[in-house]
Amino acid sequence: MTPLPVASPRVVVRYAWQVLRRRRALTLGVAATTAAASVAGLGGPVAVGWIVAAVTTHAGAEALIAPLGLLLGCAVVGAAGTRASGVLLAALVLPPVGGLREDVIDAALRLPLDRLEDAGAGDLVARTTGDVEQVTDAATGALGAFLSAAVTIAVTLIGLGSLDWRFALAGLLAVPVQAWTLRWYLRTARPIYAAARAAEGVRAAALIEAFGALPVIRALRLGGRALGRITQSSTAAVDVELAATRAATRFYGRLNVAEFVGLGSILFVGYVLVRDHVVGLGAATTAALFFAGLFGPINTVLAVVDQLQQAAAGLARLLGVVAAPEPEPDDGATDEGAGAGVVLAAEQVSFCYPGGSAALHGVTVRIPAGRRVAVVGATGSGKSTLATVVAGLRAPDEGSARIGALPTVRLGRARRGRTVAVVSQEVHVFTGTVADNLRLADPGARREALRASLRATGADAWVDRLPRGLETVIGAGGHVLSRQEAQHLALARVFLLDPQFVVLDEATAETGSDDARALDAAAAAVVRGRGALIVAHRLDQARAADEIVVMASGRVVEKGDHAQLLAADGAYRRLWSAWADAPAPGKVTLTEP
Ligand SMILES: Nc1ncnc2c1ncn2[C@@H]1O[C@H](COP(=O)(O)OP(=O)(O)OP(=O)(O)O)[C@@H](O)[C@H]1O
Repeated sequence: MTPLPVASPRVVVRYAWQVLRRRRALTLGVAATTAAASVAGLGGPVAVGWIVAAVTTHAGAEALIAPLGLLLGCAVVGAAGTRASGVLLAALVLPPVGGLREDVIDAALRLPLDRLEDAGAGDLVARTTGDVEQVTDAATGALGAFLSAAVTIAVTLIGLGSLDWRFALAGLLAVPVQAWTLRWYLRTARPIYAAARAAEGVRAAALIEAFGALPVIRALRLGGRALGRITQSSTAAVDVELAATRAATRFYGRLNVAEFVGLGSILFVGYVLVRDHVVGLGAATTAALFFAGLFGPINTVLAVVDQLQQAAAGLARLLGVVAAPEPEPDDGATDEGAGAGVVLAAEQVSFCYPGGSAALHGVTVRIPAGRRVAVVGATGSGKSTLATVVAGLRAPDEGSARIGALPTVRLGRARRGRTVAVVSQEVHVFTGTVADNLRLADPGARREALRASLRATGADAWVDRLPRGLETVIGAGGHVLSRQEAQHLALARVFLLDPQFVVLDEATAETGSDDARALDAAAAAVVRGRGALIVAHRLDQARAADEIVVMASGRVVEKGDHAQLLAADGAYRRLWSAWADAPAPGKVTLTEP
């Protein structure tokens, strides 16, 4: 497994800077309101100092009016500032983070299939969920907390200095301990957090795989094995979490030492200054409260560094995906591959799945416009792999798959569908109406066009029987389509798309069944008038093709039409005999002859 790429720290900083710069007014608003709230927070110690001074000088009750007024004013400003900064911060940060998640998914959809398979779905899921959450949490929480704490620390140090410079100096004695603690923590925590995110990816992959293969796991009683893998990946993730918690606990423990050093020094300086009548008891009290009030902000700043570090790791992983896809050709700028006489071809294609399973060896197949080429072969001979390479969903390791001069893997998204459309075995029904599912091919298609594509492919026969026809909601939570109906709808969608070439790797219905007849008729309608590569899972699908390509163990072993190949008395004839002689031909699984 090769994880998806991770962006460099420079890219992360540049991205964050651009976000803040583009939304300058909001950034300034957040800074101003946070600063106001932080300064207001200092009112408390000052007021208490005044009260202590009033008590020690035996002043009258009227001496309490000023400190109480100060407390009230600071409370109002503090509350308003905190609220405003929270709202502004959310407005500043949430839209770009939401946009980033969309960009990541968009980029993932453009990644070649084998790149995604190699990384594993878990990696992508962990990035689009956990990492996005971490970046959002850090940006909304950590940024505000950091600003507020940083301003509070600066203002408090100025306040300490204005009481007496020796207070500020005493407070600064804590800094070396804090700096050392932070340095230790950053060094220790960085690899732990990277490992934690990676472990989460592995755990997500194990869960997704187990849920995806649930029917197989049940049928083969592989529950124990699947559970074992999940347990193993969970245990690894928990171990890393424990290591992170241990590091955090030691971090806060060491910070307590810094607090002791700083507060002890301030109390000692206060004692000396009061004894020598340099400052009053009120000022010494304010100084001690100022410093005690720094515990929270200092811890916050240090902890926020930790959170920002995690968010930066998450952001780097998100930006890594955004930057990963190969640049696509400008859809409008190239017309290579267009034109009537164009050929869709695989030339000397070899392809190996990640992990070393070689599926194609030097395969050459040419599909001129308007011709139907069928691929047949035993199960596992490489038919579906060839289909995905020809369609540009997988990049060949050697050789090329091209339409005209243009490699199909480089077809831009806007052109891909109308150039080489694919109907694969994994047909997905999207949640929405039947019309919505059809309009994925052509968002602006009018109702008549939808109906025409259903009629042409014969899918109107069952769509009209649905409770609300074209407007029936299907997919998750809606009307459940059978596998054949879903395939039928996919064929109608391709008909609406009207591509130059089609790659069909779909029919799984049994020969002779009504479903098979309906799907064959739909496929014939889709194929008519365009170039087609048809993966024939049943040999009767190949019979009418202009050319039949016979594959075995990832190689092309024969080519010709049905009559020629039967006459040649080779691999095709053996496959045909095995298939035709089977008591139920549609049910037979072709194996290597
Ligand atoms: N995603 C994958 N990862 C690793 N190996 C794969 C993958 N998909 C297919 N293979 C392997 O590649 C080889 C060719 O498989 P492919 O699915 O292309 O054959 P096929 O002729 O289409 O078979 P079928 O008729 O059963 O669909 C097989 O050995 C298969 O096990």
